[in-house]
Amino acid sequence: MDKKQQTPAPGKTFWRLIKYVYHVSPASLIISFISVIIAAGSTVIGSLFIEQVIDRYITPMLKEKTANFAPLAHAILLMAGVYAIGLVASYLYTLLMMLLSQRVQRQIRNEMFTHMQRLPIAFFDQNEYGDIMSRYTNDIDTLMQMISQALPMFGNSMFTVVFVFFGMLYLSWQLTIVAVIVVALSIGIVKYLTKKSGYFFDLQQKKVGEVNGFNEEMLNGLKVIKVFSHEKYAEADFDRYNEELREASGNANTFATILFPIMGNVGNLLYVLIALIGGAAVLAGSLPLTVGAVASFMQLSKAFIMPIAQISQQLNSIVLAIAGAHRIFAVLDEKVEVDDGQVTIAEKPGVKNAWQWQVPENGGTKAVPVKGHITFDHVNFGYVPGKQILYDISLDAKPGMKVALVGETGAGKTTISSMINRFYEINSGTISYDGIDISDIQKDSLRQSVAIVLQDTHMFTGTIMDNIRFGRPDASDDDVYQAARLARADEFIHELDDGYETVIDGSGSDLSQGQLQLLSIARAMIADRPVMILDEATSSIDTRTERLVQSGMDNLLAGRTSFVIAHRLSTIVNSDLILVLDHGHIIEAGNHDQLLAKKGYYYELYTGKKEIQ
Ligand SMILES: Nc1ncnc2c1ncn2[C@@H]1O[C@H](COP(=O)(O)OP(=O)(O)OP(=O)(O)O)[C@@H](O)[C@H]1O
Repeated sequence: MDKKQQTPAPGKTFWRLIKYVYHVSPASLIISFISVIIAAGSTVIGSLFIEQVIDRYITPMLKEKTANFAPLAHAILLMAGVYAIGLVASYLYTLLMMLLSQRVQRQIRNEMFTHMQRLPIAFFDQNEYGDIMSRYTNDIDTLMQMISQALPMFGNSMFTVVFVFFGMLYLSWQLTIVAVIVVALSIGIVKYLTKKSGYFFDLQQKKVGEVNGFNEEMLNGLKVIKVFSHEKYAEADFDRYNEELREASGNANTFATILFPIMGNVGNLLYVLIALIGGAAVLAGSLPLTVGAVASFMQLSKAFIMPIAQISQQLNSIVLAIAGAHRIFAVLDEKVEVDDGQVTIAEKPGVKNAWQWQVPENGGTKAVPVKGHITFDHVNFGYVPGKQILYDISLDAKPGMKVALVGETGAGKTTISSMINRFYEINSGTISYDGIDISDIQKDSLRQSVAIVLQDTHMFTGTIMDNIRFGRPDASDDDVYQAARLARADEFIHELDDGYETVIDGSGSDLSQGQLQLLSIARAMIADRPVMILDEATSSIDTRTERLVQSGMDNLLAGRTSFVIAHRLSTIVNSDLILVLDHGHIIEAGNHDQLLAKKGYYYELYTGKKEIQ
């Protein structure tokens, strides 16, 4: 992600988040806000009532011989009513914010997922999988925790502190000064403890990441660990990470939990102090205070200290969540793939699987048949600025031609194939498809006209039938069987207990690498596109099966333009054009016989004088 985006502007991110939450449900946020104020207000009003109850009812009653309890009961009922309203308001905002946080969570997940699908492949080259995943999980979790808990608690504490302050001021400014001095002194303790716990909470997050990362790596590499008997070392390393995590969590929680008992005692101290000073003042008559006002003030002073501790603690969660929100917004702000192509692809009316380009012309569109003629004209490319990978590549793959790309590892074969469907944007030169510059073709349409079989045979959780049908969702069952037969996958599928209905998991771990390759060939076959790219499509298939697949593949490739990358030269000898690549340059081009006659690089490769590394 953009380096500039990594320095968060907390205030900006906070307001952006609030706006986001507001848009999800304005009513929930507004009602919660009002409820927070009512809940905070009821605490203060309830405490102030004590003054009334004592001074207006209890004290006069003590002086009367026959006491009438009715007005007192009425006042107490009123006080209970105020507290009850506060209780309902608390319940309301807690519930609303919890529900709101879940709706926000659903929306963010949806938006992130949809956005991620539209990001260019280059984004995934530059960002680690684990990092992207942690935005989906950890960051969304901290955000939800903030919306459902920290934010309403923070708001409630803030309003409580302000209301209590004015309540105290109303009762006695002199006692308010005493309370403020005690609070000012205790803020030092709060700051110290929250800083310490904040530091250790950050550390704890980091350590959780390390433990998870280590775990993931070890699980992925479990076989290698066993092969080299490295279990003991792995365990020792894991122990170390785990212990560091325990230590950080222990420290974070020690400082966090000690805060409340300390502040509780500061609250008690203030309570006693107010009782002493207030009581003495009433007795001496030195301050214009009543017994009721002192009692009320004592109650308020208790409600003054705790919110201050809470504010500083919730502030920690809010800061953490803002950092998370920033990382989430950074993904959402990533620019999606640029697609200003106007040319689209469509099936020829009434003819199945006959495709044509719809080229805009004079306000309407002109239909051009899709033939599969691909040309590269002086193409230069690098994945990152300053590091060129392809140099001045020119090629002409006429419709129906089989073009082979040969060269050492890292020569740029896959890179050339990734240019055809615009996984990346070239730096200069032109690539055209049926005479149309591919940058004028809508990406979706372009990709619909190119099928790729990669060495990475990723499957999705589902049945074998679904996975083959992935290539063309409207394919019939018979189309699937036909494609599987052509790809020679049919045989092994029948040997599985549930045949085509066998459920495979996303990692494809229940099938062999070769079987997965057969499935991915079947998936590409069913897609039935005019241009095919086969990138080491048969590298894990044994040579006998490969020969069988080859015959099916030749049927499939007949009449289509194909680009074949293969280390086994036997697969490509019958190509119409073989391009030999070296460090991003085409150094030889021709068919098998021409290249052999040349006695150059290809000749050396073929005769085994030189090996593809
Ligand atoms: N996503 C990427 N980001 C940056 N550099 C990359 C990326 N993919 C490949 N490269 C680099 O581009 C060069 C060409 O890689 P490419 O995968 O095209 O080679 P190849 O000829 O297909 O190799 P192989 O036979 O091993 O598949 C290599 O130096 C590689 O490190």
